[in-house]
Amino acid sequence: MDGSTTLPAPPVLGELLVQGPVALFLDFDGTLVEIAARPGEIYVPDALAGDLQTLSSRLDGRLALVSGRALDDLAGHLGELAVCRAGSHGASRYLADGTRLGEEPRGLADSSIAELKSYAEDHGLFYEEKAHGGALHFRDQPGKRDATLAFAADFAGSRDLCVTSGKGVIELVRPGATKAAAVEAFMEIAPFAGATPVFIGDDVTDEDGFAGAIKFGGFGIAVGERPSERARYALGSVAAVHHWLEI
Ligand SMILES: O=P(O)(O)OC[C@H]1O[C@H](O[C@H]2O[C@H](CO)[C@@H](O)[C@H](O)[C@H]2O)[C@H](O)[C@@H](O)[C@@H]1O
Repeated sequence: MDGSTTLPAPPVLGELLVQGPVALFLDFDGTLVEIAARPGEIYVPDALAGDLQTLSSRLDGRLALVSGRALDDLAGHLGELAVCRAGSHGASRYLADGTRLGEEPRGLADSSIAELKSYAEDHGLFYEEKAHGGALHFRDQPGKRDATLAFAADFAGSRDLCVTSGKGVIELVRPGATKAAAVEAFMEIAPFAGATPVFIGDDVTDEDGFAGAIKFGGFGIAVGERPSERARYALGSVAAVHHWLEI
């Protein structure tokens, strides 16, 4: 496994665009905004939404946000952007004009939500309720990772759910909710089809996004210190991502 810190910096965006059309897939937390103690505590620069809108126009619409967050949560931070987007780890997808791309995944049963909330409460975790899953946050108690993972695996097994893990979080998601599937769905249609996909992300689930980009002839850019299995390039920080995106 390569450490992302040993990976080279990507060629500048302007140079890539001279070679041909590029499709950008951007993760949100840890890539466009810094990680915070709690999901609701992130700092979103005032200019970010407008900058993403402008970047999407520069790419003739070939920009998609691909986040683990639910899309309504993302909209709460960025407003209603007219850019392509996929939330809930890629499961819920929309085109820039608001048209849904594919089926909307099912939400969790009320009884499942109640059980997850109660587990979080009993174990001092923060529970993030999401439209199509649930997240058990242990950022302030890293020692609880393994027990939370074991609980989630057991919980998922009997409920048509899968488990993903990320920075300080274990999540329950619907089967097939991957960032690779989101990249694939966008790359099969205009204006993405035929462009070189570039996926930028910092976390474990972004490895799927990198795989999706590779499948369509593109590559991944890992952000931060986490060693990446699949990225071709790396950028050291959120600030470096903004600089690379020229926003
Ligand atoms: O795919 P992303 O857009 O990066 O979303 C991944 C998860 O991001 C959020 O959690 C992470 O960021 C929080 C705020 O910085 C941090 O407190 C938490 O520890 C991180 O795991 C979000 O809350 C999750 O729903 C996303 O799946």
